[in-house]
Amino acid sequence: MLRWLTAGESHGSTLTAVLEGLPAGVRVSSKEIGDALARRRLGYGRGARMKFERDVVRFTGGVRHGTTLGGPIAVEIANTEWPKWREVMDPDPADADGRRYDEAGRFGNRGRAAALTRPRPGHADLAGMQKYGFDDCRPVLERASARETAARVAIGEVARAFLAQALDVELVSHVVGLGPVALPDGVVPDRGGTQAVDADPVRCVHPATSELMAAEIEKALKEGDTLGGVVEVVVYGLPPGLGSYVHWDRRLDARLAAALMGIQAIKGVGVGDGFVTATRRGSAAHDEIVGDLDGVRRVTNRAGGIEGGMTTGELLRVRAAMKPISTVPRALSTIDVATGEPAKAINQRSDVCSVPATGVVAEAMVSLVLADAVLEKFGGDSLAETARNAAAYLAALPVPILPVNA
Ligand SMILES: Cc1cc2nc3c(=O)[nH]c(=O)nc-3n(C[C@H](O)[C@H](O)[C@H](O)COP(=O)(O)O)c2cc1C
Ligand SMILES: C=C(O[C@@H]1CC(C(=O)O)=C[C@@H](OP(=O)(O)O)[C@H]1O)C(=O)O
Repeated sequence: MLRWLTAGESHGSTLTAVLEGLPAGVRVSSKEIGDALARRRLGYGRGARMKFERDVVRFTGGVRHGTTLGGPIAVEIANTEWPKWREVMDPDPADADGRRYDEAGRFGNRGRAAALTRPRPGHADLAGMQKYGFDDCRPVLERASARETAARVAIGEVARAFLAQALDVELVSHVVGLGPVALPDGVVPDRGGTQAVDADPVRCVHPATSELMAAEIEKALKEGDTLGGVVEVVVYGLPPGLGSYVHWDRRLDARLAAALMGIQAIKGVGVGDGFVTATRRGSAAHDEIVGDLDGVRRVTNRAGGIEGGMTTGELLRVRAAMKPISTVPRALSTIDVATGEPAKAINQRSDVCSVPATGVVAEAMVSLVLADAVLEKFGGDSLAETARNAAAYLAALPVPILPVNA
């Protein structure tokens, strides 16, 4: 079983991620993780912070000379903005200056950093203050912020390396919807298509649609507004039989949906043709099987590579729908919890649209779920053992699969 955790605040010193359960022998490097983090920062519509902050990556456990050891893998990502935020976020009340509580017995920094008392609609602010008993949004937003997704991308990259090295599996994400603009049906990036997707400013593989998407972002920016959209992750090279139909929490579609819904601002997940499937008749909704005992394939892939909670061996396709960025420059109404008076939400800086970046985060979440499902099916304490077990399983399949998109 693969387990993972992240820790750290948006403006804290460091994000930390721990990934436990990965076999020994997976080749990883902080350079590859740095490259993945750089991809997450890109995309048309990202805000000012993405331009000046850098992600500084360091393995602090589980890796030796570029290879995993089989123990927990720990990665840290330093926030280069930390020196500017230290006054606001310092976790330690006793430092070199001695203890720094104010007269009311509160940590001195709390006195210096003005409380944020105007909870922003669409953020965790208000419910978080109510739940944890804060009179300040700061302690809520620091952890609710999507800065944390950098930590997920870091360990997701390790999981992706495992999938590639054990099974030659490859993930590509792309933007299929941005505000009202949608990618035409059936357009999917090729295996090896990540570079081409990343070269596009909105990470869309269809140039004409990409232009419309970029124009939509431009328009929202001018009008002081924000946008959401839909990303798709496609996965090449998966064997049939990952996940299971035998119990709800072993269904791979359920596990993928939970992982994608766990990304900040994701409000819906679709597998394959997703919600569109519900509008079709059965005769036009499923994937007919052809072939013989030497090999079978499905004529279409409307199911997106999952039937009965298991991979079918076809191209996996999962989508995640992101709500528009909550910090709307044309500030939304709220109240000031210090006075009870109507107010406008705090709005200092923000992304206008983070859909392209969210594709990279979605790749990470899908990588982690798939790596877990691969280990559940094939086990292995070393990469070689997992690869051997997978190859033996594929060689012994009663009816070989000839995937549409190998
Ligand atoms: C990659 C990424 C970047 C984001 N950037 C911002 C941002 O700059 N400003 C903002 O208001 N929300 C941003 N969000 C969304 C908020 O984190 C999210 O709306 C908030 O946590 C509440 O969403 P929830 O209701 O799903 O938790 C971003 C989300 C992601 C995935
Ligand atoms: C820092 C990142 O994203 C942040 C996510 C975010 C939010 O509310 O989720 C708000 C913004 O941060 P700030 O309020 O400091 O400008 C984004 O920049 C990042 O992705 O690395």
